[in-house]
Order: sequence, then C-alpha cells, then structure tokens
Amino acid sequence: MSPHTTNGVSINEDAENTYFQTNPSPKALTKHQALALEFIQYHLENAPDRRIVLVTSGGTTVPLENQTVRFIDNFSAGTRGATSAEYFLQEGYAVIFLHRQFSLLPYSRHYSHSTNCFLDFMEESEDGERVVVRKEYQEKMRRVLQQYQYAKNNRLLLLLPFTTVIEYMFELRSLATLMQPIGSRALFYLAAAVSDFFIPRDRMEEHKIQSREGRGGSGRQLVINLDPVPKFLSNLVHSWAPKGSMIVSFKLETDPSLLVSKAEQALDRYQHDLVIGNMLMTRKWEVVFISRDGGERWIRVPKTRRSKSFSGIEALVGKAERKPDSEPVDLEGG
Ligand SMILES: CC(C)(COP(=O)(O)O)[C@@H](O)C(=O)NCCC(=O)N[C@@H](CSSC[C@H](N)C(=O)O)C(=O)O
Repeated sequence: MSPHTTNGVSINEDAENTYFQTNPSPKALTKHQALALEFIQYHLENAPDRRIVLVTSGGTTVPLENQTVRFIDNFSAGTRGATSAEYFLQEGYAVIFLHRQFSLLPYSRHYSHSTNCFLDFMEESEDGERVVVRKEYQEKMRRVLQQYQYAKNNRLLLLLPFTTVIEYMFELRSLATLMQPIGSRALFYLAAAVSDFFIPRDRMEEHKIQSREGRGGSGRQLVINLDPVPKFLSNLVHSWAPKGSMIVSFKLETDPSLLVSKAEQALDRYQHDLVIGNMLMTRKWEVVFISRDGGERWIRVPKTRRSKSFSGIEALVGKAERKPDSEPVDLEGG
C-alpha cells in the first residue's frame, strides 16, 4: 500500500522531510553513525553470512522545555529489548542495541542497580583480603559474565543510547540506512516504547516553565499542545530499511479488546513482517504474534513459571511447538 502523494512527494516523505528538517539532529548522531558503520563493516568483512539485528529498547521522552527540566516519558524498563538481545546473541546474531539511556542492558540487566543490586551478591573473603561473589550466585554470574565477555570480545554487541523521541527517530533512520548493505540478513526488532506526540522545536519553551502564582495563591494551569509524531514505521518499511530485511514491531495496549485488531491494523498499514502484541499488565508472560499469513498465535508462559525474576516470554518463545495458529501455545518445560 503506497502512501498517497501530493506534488509527486509521498505524504510520508513530506512529513518525514518536515520533521527532520525542523528538528535538531542529535549531538551524538555523527559519533553513533561512525560506530555503527565500523560495526557493520567489521561483520560484512569478517562474517558475511552473519545476521545483524537492530533491537530498539526502552521508552522515548518528549521534553517540555529546550533546557529540559520536565518531560513526558513512555513506559518501558527495557526488559523486553535487553532480554531479546541476549537471545539474538545466543542465536549468532550481531546486535545493534538502540536503547533509552540508563534503561536495562543485555547481561547487566541481571544485576541492575535497582532490581538486583550487584552488591547483594558479594561479600568479603574469610581472610578479609578480597571481595568475592557469594557461593550461591557464582554459577549463574559466571554464565552471564562468559556470555557478556564473548559478545564484547567478538564485537557482537553495539550499545547506542537515545533519550528523546527526536533522537530516536534520527538514530533509527540513520542506522536503517547504514544497514542497507546487509540486505536480507538485516532484522529490525522494534521493542522501544515510542512517543506518539511531541512538542515541535518552534513551540517549545527555552527555559524551565514557571508555575506562576494564580488567583488565590494556587498555581496556574499548564496547557500542553502536542503534535503527532510522524508514523515512521511506513518510512522504515518503504525507504530506510534494506530491501528483503525483516521488520518486527510491537503493539502495546492496556485494553484487551483492542490488542489484536490494533496489531492487525498496524500490520496492514505498514506491510511489514510481524507485529508482536502485548498487554501492559501481562507482557512478561504472554504475547500474540500477528503475521502476514493472517495468523494470530498466542504464546503464554505457564503459571508455574511466571516468577518475578523470570526473564520473560523470550526465554521460551524458541521452544514453542508449532501449533495451529488458533490455539494458544502453553510452553511447558524450560
Ligand atoms: C515496551 C514493552 C511493553 C516492553 O516493556 P519493558 O519490558 O518494560 O521494556 C514492549 O514489549 C512493547 O510493547 N514495545 C512497543 C511499544 C510501542 O510503543 N509500540 C507502538 C508501536 S511502535 S511506535 C510506531 C509509531 N507509533 C507508528 O505508528 O509509526 C504502539 O503500540 O503504537
């Protein structure tokens, strides 16, 4: 479905040009482009058959002031992206991990500063000479450390941060374009929670918005007027991404009655390969795959395995037996 056009330029391209011309390019973009180019060229030269996946992860922000004190955030801890990146690495992919700055990262997510503070896994040795990992955690930490070191030493993981939705859009367009030489060995796995609305630069306050005293001493109301973020997925599918690459997006809903239809609408609108639908409250243990062959395939983690520390659906998706699309797949075993 090609976008309709005015004066020969597709509406998407028109919106794209306006968006990228009227918003500032991220300060780190040139550096990230150089890192990504080197990463891609390294694998093209040393492992030409290796697949490369761009995983996006974490939530984008919409600043309210140019010198940002306040911003609107999109929910995402980065668990989906970071966990999935580990499984892609395990499957032999090279991973470009475009992530919200300070959100969870592959491997270190197991010992993150907030949920699993690494200091809780350490103690002083009996002779008081050294700090060591407590015995009960050594095996698992060794496995994670070995996987992390393997990825790092073989240059299989490139970590690139973003914060705002504008940074995200510039980075995504730039990385997709740089990935074009990879062709059909490129995969896009869009797990980032992307803002749908933003404040254009020319309407943004420069300094911190003052909560001036209103009548009777109460603060005045703050009215925020947001514009829609251009629907970038169409541009990714039709012009930025390499021909023959695979594009997977995620659809997040909170109303179960909307999830499948909205995912189907996204797939129909953007004509990419797969939409993985998930509900905010159940995202860690059930997803629905909506694919181009009209399939709606639920994948669920059995109740017995839905522990808080469980790394999520990704750990088991690979083990889902092929069942008729209509039947949800309950994943037994681990
Ligand atoms: C964010 C989560 C739920 C993971 O959570 P954590 O594990 O805590 O990180 C992820 O699974 C997800 O649904 N990500 C996608 C969420 C999202 O924003 N999806 C967009 C589609 S991608 S944004 C595309 C843009 N709006 C367009 O239409 O072009 C949507 O639902 O609309």
